[in-house]
Amino acid sequence: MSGLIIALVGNPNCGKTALFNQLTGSRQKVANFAGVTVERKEGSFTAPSGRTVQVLDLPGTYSLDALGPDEVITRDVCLGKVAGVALPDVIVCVADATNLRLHLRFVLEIRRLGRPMVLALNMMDAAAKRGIKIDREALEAKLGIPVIETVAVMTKGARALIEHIDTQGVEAPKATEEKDPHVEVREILSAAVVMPRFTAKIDDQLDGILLNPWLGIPILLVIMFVMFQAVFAWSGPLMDGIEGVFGWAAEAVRGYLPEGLLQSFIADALISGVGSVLVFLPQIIILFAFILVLEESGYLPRAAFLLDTLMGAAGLTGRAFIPLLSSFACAIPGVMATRSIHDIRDRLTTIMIAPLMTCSARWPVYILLVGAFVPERTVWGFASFRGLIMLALVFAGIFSAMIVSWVMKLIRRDKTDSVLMMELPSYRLPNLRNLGLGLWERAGIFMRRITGVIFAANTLIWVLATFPRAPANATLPEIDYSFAGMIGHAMEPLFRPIGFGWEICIALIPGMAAREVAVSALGTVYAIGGSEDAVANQLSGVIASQWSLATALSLLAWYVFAPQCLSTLAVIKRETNSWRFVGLTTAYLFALAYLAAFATYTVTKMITG
Ligand SMILES: Nc1nc2c(ncn2[C@@H]2O[C@H](COP(=O)(O)OP(=O)(O)OP(=O)(O)O)[C@@H](O)[C@H]2O)c(=O)[nH]1
Ligand SMILES: [Mg+2]
Repeated sequence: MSGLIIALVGNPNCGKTALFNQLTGSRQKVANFAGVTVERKEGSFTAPSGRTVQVLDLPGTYSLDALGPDEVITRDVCLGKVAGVALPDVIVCVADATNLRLHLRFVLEIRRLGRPMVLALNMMDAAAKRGIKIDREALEAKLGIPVIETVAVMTKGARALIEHIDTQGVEAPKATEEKDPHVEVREILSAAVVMPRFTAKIDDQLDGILLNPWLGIPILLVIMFVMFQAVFAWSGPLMDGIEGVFGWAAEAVRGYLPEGLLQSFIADALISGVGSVLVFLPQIIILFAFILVLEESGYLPRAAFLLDTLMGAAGLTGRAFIPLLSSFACAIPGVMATRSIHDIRDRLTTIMIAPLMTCSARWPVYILLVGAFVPERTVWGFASFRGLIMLALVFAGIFSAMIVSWVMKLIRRDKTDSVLMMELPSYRLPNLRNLGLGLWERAGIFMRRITGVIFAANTLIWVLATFPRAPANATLPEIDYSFAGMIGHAMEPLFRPIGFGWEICIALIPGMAAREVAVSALGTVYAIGGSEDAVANQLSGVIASQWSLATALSLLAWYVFAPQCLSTLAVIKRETNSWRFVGLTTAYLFALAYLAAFATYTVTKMITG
């Protein structure tokens, strides 16, 4: 039996990716705001009849008429006009049952393509909860295409959808007379849908509070505040536990293995290096849990709405918000999401500032330094001082991004103002299963980085820091004779003015590959350097006793700006297709990093003496 190809299309945020995940068993990212999927994704599975079904998940579009790249791609994929993508046998148009007035327009556009299609009436759970009644058969009759109800975040409906396509086959809809889409949508709604009297009452009430001009921003600040407080307040015992296990393991290795290279490799590179990053897992998970809840509940686009005035003042288009928001997880999807910005100059500005958003690779570094240097104090009777500093670091990134884009706007002499046109999704209680999966997923990514890039970088650092070995009559610590020592000492003059010693210089090199590697590299360098505490995995203890406050703050300032992530630079190259632009972005970010670190170092030195 031959295979089957189906394509998922629909407006943004209707649940295409959730359905794709149900069908194919994969775990692509879903979130409650528009524009999450920016690249088409393919997957496949075996239908009950034994035939292989290939599924294509496409970025959401509001219409096929517009000329944006996503709209063109969607239409061309549906018509089999994209090189390398076969003509889909069936188009599955996904629609949000709670918002049919909007989504049916798109269904009609797809129907006009004249290809075999099915309507997946998604979010039926939410529709039922709001008292929206949909007569499926009437809808089917009116549209002339099969309609199947689904709840893509649970398993409901996905199987029925497949069974229908698999066993009954799908035919192209019959051509109908051309009607004004507004009129046609109204006719269909009146024939098949009964709306409750007060549909979005809860949404309106919540928006009345959360988007209130006086309350909105304070509530946003409180949410952010609680988030960072929680990171420090709830993670203590777990972190102590992990630290204890690694400290014990390092001791055990030292006890069992004879002194020598093997012992040093296992204890210094593996245990101390990896352990120094792994201790942050509890904090990372707490942070991700907050972010996921904010994503799922539909609050995030509201935050965009609140910050729109600020963004407008900085000369940014409202469309920049989603890319910048994604950059808080990682700048890579963020840079890719700028595809939704049509004005090329707006797009380049957004790409330039995306790396300034606090991505998740920065968290371990911030948490380590803040934990080591900022005293655990309670301010105003209830707030953790450390949490406040973290909040300040995040805002330092945001505000510098605003300043950079404001300067760009001055340079461009651009006087246009853009308005944020955004559809606010309905509020939704986060689904526990989804949350769990999301957390599992992100913790998995963090762990894979530890076992992959961090492990590799640590091995490299260990080799560099161990060879060549110190001469027999050595007077200095061993590491001073090694390659790492030489490189570090060579770099030191350049970084002396901003307070970085040679150990930090060494850690900055592998830190170019990925930011958090610098933490584990410091762990290894200090462990080999023979610091007692680092051996017991208390890297924070070592740096607290060896660095000055000025150095620590300077490194924090450096990390707010420095473009230490090769993958981000690579994706900027891919998206802009210009090495010059990559060079410009890298140069300006390093320059900012150096300046900020220099200013921080000098001022702190002056104050602390
Ligand atoms: N309650 C409920 N929520 C759903 C359902 N389907 C999807 N969602 C949620 O709706 C949001 C959007 O889902 P996605 O799958 O990301 O939507 P998408 O169509 O891929 O969106 P884009 O990629 O932005 O075009 C997510 O928060 C999902 O968890 C459903 O049937 N019921
Ligand atoms: Mg999607």
